[in-house]
Amino acid sequence: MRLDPFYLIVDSADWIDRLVPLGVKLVQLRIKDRPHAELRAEIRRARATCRRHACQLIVNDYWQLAIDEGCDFVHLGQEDLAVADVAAIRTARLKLGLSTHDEAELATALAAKPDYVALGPIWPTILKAMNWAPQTPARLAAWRKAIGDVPLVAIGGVTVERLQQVFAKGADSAAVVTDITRNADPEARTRQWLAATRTYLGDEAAADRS
Ligand SMILES: Cc1ncc(COP(=O)(O)OP(=O)(O)O)c(N)n1
Ligand SMILES: Cc1ncsc1CCOP(=O)(O)O
Ligand SMILES: [Mg+2]
Repeated sequence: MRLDPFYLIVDSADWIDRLVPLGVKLVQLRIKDRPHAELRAEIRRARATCRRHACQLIVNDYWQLAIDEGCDFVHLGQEDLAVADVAAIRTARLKLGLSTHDEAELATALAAKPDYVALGPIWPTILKAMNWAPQTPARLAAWRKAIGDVPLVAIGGVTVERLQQVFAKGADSAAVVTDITRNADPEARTRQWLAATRTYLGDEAAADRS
């Protein structure tokens, strides 16, 4: 499986409605602390928009809702993974992306046969408090070597200006939140991301984006 090199992460279906039509092909819905019914409604709306625009939707944390709503991809952190029913996720044929921060977590993640592994934060992030020091781009190269051809996602502090560094170290996809959502013009910034990641697309994905 090949991941689009531009991996947008947002916290609402409104953001998805706003940015996915610009040409985004890989988006994560990452919502925290909302009632179950609202989460379901957000996931349902996000899924409908993503379907219309041939964009792959990844649901963060809420794997059961993702199954129930007919989504096809979930992202789990290590704490999420520890309490998730991975067999149920697989039986429902969902793909699975996993967070990693150190070698022990990487071993745990690889044992679950993920569809991608994420490493972060590569640089400091302002999105959330992290218990991990920045990994640095050099660590992506170590992950690349360790995981063979499992797709590798770089996350944390990634900006358009830093993209070259993550791809040069072997990342397949660069995940981003605040460089877009806290930009004064999120649509313009999204277009910059689309243009800057274009050179890292395979032929098939390039055709999908056009
Ligand atoms: C692509 C990607 N990588 C890492 C994370 C972080 O997941 P997690 O550690 O479970 O933390 P929360 O995002 O749930 O706060 C992610 N969401 N996406
Ligand atoms: C959720 C998450 N996990 C590791 S870093 C991070 C935040 C990424 O946000 P930003 O792209 O704004 O640094
Ligand atoms: Mg999580």
